[in-house]
Amino acid sequence: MKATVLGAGSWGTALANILSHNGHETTIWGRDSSVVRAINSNHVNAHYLPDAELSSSLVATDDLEAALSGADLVLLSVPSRALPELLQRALPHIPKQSLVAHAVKGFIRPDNRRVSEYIGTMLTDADRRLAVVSGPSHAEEVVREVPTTVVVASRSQSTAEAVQDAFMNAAFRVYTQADIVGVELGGTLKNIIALGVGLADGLGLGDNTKAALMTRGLAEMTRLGIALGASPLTFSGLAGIGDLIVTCTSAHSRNFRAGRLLAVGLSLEETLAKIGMAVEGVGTTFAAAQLANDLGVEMPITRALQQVLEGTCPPTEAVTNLMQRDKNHEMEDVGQSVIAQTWELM
Ligand SMILES: NC(=O)C1=CN([C@@H]2O[C@H](COP(=O)(O)OP(=O)(O)OC[C@H]3O[C@@H](n4cnc5c(N)ncnc54)[C@H](OP(=O)(O)O)[C@@H]3O)[C@@H](O)[C@H]2O)C=CC1
Ligand SMILES: O=C(CO)COP(=O)(O)O
Repeated sequence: MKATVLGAGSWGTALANILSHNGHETTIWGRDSSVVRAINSNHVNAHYLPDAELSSSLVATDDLEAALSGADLVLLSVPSRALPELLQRALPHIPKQSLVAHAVKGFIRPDNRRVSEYIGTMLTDADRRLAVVSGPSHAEEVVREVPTTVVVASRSQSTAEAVQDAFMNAAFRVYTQADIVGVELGGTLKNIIALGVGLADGLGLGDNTKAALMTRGLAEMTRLGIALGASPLTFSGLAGIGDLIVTCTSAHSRNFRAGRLLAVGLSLEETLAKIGMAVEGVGTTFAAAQLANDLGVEMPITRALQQVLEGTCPPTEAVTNLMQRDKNHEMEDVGQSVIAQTWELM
């Protein structure tokens, strides 16, 4: 297979490295010619993954048209805010029969569309060709061949399985899924909660608080997911709770680290500059809060975080506000009827 990865940041580099190691003729496109030169001559991406020696057969280029020529599989891996511009430039050169996958964990502003929804409006035959790669997978560990599991979702089973085959190896286990909406939303919404858990960590709150944020975070991720057409079961899989756990607990997570920096008093601007890489959770918090508002979905953690990011509520006050909300039933609508039945029987 001839594979082309668009985006030479942490994740694009790690995924291109897998494809190349798996024996596919792989090209990675990046806009920074110094990164391209370093990959070709030294097999290293010094800015994003300085400690990794990349496959010697991985070819890098800054020529988009040449990168896409004859590609069987095109993988888009840039931050969500960069996707519209890149796609605009890439589309005329994407071969008509190629499979198109993306590994982006964010919404496309200003309409807050899912990435596959956005790509689908422009790509011919999108239902057959389009796939999403998501799951608990930090690039820094993937390049070290730390055992990792991800999921590929597509409306087409054969496309999901073709992408699964392309990436699967002894250290990178790939599952398939049909719920493209749920897989995309799980990977996107967990970044909000990772920011929140990072904040809690930076404020010196305890493990109880972090577990509460993750669990109640998953509940509100699932609620929004259902409202947007996802299967609730997907949130108990790799793209849901799996990615939530890794992002909320790993020192590799840029979202978790950004939360910690905000808690110790850095401004949002200072925080983003210090991380120096994609922190998708920031834009996602605003996008999800807007979607929740439009759809009438309760997302208290997301709303609290939005206020912290806007600077309208200090983090400690946001925690107090969350704790002092009206009392509630844990399992909400569906759970309540089940529990009520049990209580009646007793
Ligand atoms: N890192 C990870 O472990 C994982 C990341 N993801 C997701 O992958 C996506 C990409 O993130 P990641 O690789 O980590 O981000 P990074 O910050 O590591 O890298 C971003 C890359 O995108 C490039 N880029 C930025 N703007 C543009 C543009 N307008 N046109 C072309 N290229 C551009 C950057 O180029 P330049 O250097 O020139 O600025 C850089 O190569 C995100 O949605 C992220 O959530 C998903 C799973 C794991
Ligand atoms: O999505 C990721 C791991 O699965 C990467 O998370 P961060 O963007 O927070 O580093």
